[in-house]
Amino acid sequence: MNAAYDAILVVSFGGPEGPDDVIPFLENVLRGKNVPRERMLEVAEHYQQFGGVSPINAQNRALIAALELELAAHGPQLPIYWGNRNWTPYLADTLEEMKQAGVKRALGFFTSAFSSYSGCRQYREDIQRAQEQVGEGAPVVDKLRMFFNHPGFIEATVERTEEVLQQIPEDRRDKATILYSAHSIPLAMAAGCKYEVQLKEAARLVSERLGGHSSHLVYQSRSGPPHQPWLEPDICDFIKELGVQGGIEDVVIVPIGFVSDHMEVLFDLDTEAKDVGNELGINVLRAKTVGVHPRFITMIRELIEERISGTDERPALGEMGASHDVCPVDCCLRVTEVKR
Ligand SMILES: CC1=C(CCC(=O)O)c2cc3nc(cc4[nH]c(cc5[nH]c(cc1n2)c(C)c5CCC(=O)O)c(CCC(=O)O)c4C)C(CCC(=O)O)=C3C
Ligand SMILES: [Fe+2]
Repeated sequence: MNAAYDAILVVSFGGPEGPDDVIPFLENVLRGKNVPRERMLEVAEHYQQFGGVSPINAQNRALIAALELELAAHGPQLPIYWGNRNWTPYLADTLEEMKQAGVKRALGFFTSAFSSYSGCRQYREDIQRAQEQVGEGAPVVDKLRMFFNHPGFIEATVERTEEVLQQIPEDRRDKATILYSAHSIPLAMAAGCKYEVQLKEAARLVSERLGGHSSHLVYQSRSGPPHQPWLEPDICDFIKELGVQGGIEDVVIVPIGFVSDHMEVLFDLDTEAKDVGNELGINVLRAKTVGVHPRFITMIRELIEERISGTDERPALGEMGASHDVCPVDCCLRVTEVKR
C-alpha cells in the first residue's frame, strides 16, 4: 500500500540520565509487572555503579544523528522524531510535538530486532496510549517490519563480531566459542511470539558467514519471581559449564538481542559474565552492538524506502522470509503465566 508519510519516529525504551532518575525510571519499567521489589533494588545498584546513567539515550541520539545524515544524502527527506516508553522524551510528548508541527502520518522504527511483547506489542500499546493522550489530530504511526534477518542487520553483526575476533591471537582464533546473547523472557511470553526462532535464525545466519566456530544461543538478565520459568541457558551458567568442561580459552559474546549498548550490556555482560569467565581462566570478549554501524543505518533507510514504495522486493536472508509490515491481531501477545 502506498501511503504518504511525513516523518520518521524512533521508538525506544529510554533510560536514566543521573542518580535521581534511577528509581522513578525503574518504577516506570515495572509498573504492572510481576517483578519482586528486591530485584528492582538490585538492578538500581547496577545503574548507580555507572553514575545512574544508562548509555541507551546517548546511543539513540547518535543513531538519529547518523540516520539524519543518511536521509539527507540519499532521501527520503523526512524529519526524525524520538519517543520512549520509560523516560524522557516520552512518546506522548513527542506525538504532541509532531501534531504541533503538522505531522499526520509517521513510520515507526522500534529499536528491537526481534519480535517479543517488549519489543513489539508493548510499543504499539505505548503509541496507542500516547495517541489517546494527545487526542484529536495525533499522528498515525505505522511500524516498520522486524529486521532480525535483514541483510543490513546480519552483515553489521558479522562485522562487529569479526572486529573482536581479530583481537584473539591467530593460532587460537578459530577455536573461540561464540555466545549469542539476548534478554531472557518468561517461557509463557516466549510461547506468544517468534522471539526464540528469530534469534536462532539470526545467530545461524551470522555463524554461517563467520564460518567454523562453535556457537550457542544463550540468555541474560533474567528477572521475575524465581518460580516462573524463563528462557535458558543463562549466559553465566553457560560460561561456568564451559569452564567445567575445560579446554576453552576464548569466548566471544555477541549481544545479538540488543541493537545498542545499554545497562544490560555494560553490567550483565561486561561486568558479570566477564568476571565469571575470568575466574575460570577463560578470556571473555564482547562484540560491539550494531549501534551506528553504517550498514545498519543504511538498513533503516532501506526499510523506510521499501515501505514508501510498496515494492515486493523486501530483502531477507535465510529461510524465514521478510517479517510482516502490519502485525496480525495475535502478534507478540502478553502471556506471563502458563495456564494449567
Ligand atoms: C525482550 C526484552 C528486551 C529486548 C527488546 C526490547 O528492546 O524491548 C528488553 C530490552 C531492555 N530492557 C531494559 C531494561 C529493563 N528491562 C527490565 C525488565 C524486563 N525486560 C524484559 C524483556 C526485554 N527487555 C522482561 C520480560 C522484563 C521483566 C519485566 C517485564 O515483563 O517487562 C527491567 C527491570 C529490572 C529487571 O527486572 O531486570 C529493566 C531496567 C532496557 C534499557 C536498559 C538501559 O537502561 O540501558 C532495554 C533496551
Ligand atoms: Fe508484532
